Amino acid sequence: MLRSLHCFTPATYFKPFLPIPTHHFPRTFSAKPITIKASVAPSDPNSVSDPDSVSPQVLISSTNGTGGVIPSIEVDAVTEAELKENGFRSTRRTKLVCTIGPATCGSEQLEALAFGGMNVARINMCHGTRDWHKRVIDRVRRLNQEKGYAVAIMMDTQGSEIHMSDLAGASSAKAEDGEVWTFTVRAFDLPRPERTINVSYDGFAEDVKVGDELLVDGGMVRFDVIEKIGPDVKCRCTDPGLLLPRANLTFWRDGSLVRERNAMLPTISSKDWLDIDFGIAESVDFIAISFVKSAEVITHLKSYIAARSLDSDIAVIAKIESIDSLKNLEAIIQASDGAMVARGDLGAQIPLEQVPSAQQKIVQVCRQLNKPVIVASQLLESMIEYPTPTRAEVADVSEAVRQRADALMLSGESAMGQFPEKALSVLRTVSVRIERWWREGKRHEAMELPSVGSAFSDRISEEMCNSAAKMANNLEVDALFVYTKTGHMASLLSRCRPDCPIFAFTTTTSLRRRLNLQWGLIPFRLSFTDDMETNLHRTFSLLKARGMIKSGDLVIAVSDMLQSIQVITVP
Ligand SMILES: Nc1ncnc2c1ncn2[C@@H]1O[C@H](COP(=O)(O)OP(=O)(O)OP(=O)(O)O)[C@@H](O)[C@H]1O
Ligand SMILES: CC(=O)C(=O)O
Ligand SMILES: [K+]
Ligand SMILES: [Mg+2]
Repeated sequence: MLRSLHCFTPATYFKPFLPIPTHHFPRTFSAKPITIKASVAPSDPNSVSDPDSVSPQVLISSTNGTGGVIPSIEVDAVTEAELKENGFRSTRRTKLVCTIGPATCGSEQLEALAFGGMNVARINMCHGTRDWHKRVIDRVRRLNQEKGYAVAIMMDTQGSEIHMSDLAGASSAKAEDGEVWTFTVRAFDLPRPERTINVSYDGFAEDVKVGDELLVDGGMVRFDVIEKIGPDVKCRCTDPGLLLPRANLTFWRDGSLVRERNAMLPTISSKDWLDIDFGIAESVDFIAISFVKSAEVITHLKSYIAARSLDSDIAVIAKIESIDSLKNLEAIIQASDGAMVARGDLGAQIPLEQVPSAQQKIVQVCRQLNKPVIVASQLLESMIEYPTPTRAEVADVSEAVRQRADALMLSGESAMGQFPEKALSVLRTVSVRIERWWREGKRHEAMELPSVGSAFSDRISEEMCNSAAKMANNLEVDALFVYTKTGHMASLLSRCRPDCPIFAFTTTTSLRRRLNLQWGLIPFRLSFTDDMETNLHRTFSLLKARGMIKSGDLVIAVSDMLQSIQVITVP
């Protein structure tokens, strides 16, 4: 019934010269030739019988023959429901990140977001107390355990750029046109004196000059600096608006961002290090680093994390939101486990009209270097107050989906807006619609996907994934299956952005959560062996028992233990 093709890799000949990274390939590489197995449906008249392969019937009986002890498989509840309802093809590929804040920190609200498709919950260390963050993390964890979700947690550091204080508990302060406000590093007694704002950076008064323009949150409110008196800087409001707690401050001189001593501030402040320790202790899944300037800080943080958390499962996301991060883009992304296009602060550091091309560039570089990328900030800003987005916002979300970013992020919309679930549902429906439009139009862009690994065995994995994805598109298969212990093969498949969803089977719950940030991956936890036949039998029967696949579905399976590609009809 089955036909097997054995191709021996030339790597066998090169073996003595090859440094094989054992972390990717626990098995001796040369011992295993690449195997491409094609097994066709039982009814295919051209199929030939192969005693080495297992017929569909045997697949089922072998699993049934385990004495009824069927090993479990874990997948998140939303994906399972979506798959059962709509089948393989219509699952959402773009992942969704929600910033959690006062509007969404309750257990019920978190569950509503998880149910609505939140893949990652982000907590922003600029806001809220340690206790508050801990409670949110605990609630998300409980939700995962009790209700079968796999929501990952991302901790986002404050960074040491200049920002305002927390307004002594007020939720906002209104600055009117022409009013004179004082920005100061001087401590004052509560209540906050009228029209006075504390600034986080000690060198503020020295660095600014009379005549500078002061921008709050990248221009939501603007002031002109009119006078300096010791630590106090008097500013006249020229563009009125709401000052929000801990809003970012930048100052501009002659049309350019002023980068004096403030440019020397460390990327990771002492508060950030404490927050990072907290994140490590809580085993968060991602730490996003604000205002990254160079690759060194990422490398340093990664070794800090590795030294403190033995299984070191925390991925480091570089936030691209400064001029320096754009200058060192490739090196920063190469050093990181992913990146965020943090358009809020980025738009305060470069002219707004340059933000869209910067976004496109960052998304492209991430895809080439095989790192997940999140597009963030103001995607649905008007939905903080209104139940429907503007047409322009929908177009912006569509563009990010069309660029095939891994994930989209809600900020204020979910943290403190009035319609968090509605905003999430807009991201979801727009993503699914644009993805379908893309598939139906067969708009496979010919993006050059350069090799990312240096070892020959890594290059084999890449070629295999590129080929498997291409085969999946050409054969119009229903799903790609990938069995991966490190997640690397899963992300290589995701990078190809194939037409069908990618079922990623992995052995640990933490890796399953982390894969949840990557485009098109449906992560499952499953214990599996190096024997692909057994893995496939077991997976088919488990998934069939749960109604997630059915007989006749066509699947391509790849694995990073045994470098193989198999084409199989589900028995
Ligand atoms: N934990 C929180 N507690 C209170 N308000 C929050 C919290 N998280 C977010 N918010 C509110 O939601 C807004 C948007 O959230 P977001 O995380 O984008 O903050 P931000 O300060 O604008 O971004 P960033 O610091 O990452 O550049 C914040 O300005 C704040 O008003
Ligand atoms: C998300 C974020 O940090 C920004 O947009 O600035
Ligand atoms: K932040
Ligand atoms: Mg920012």
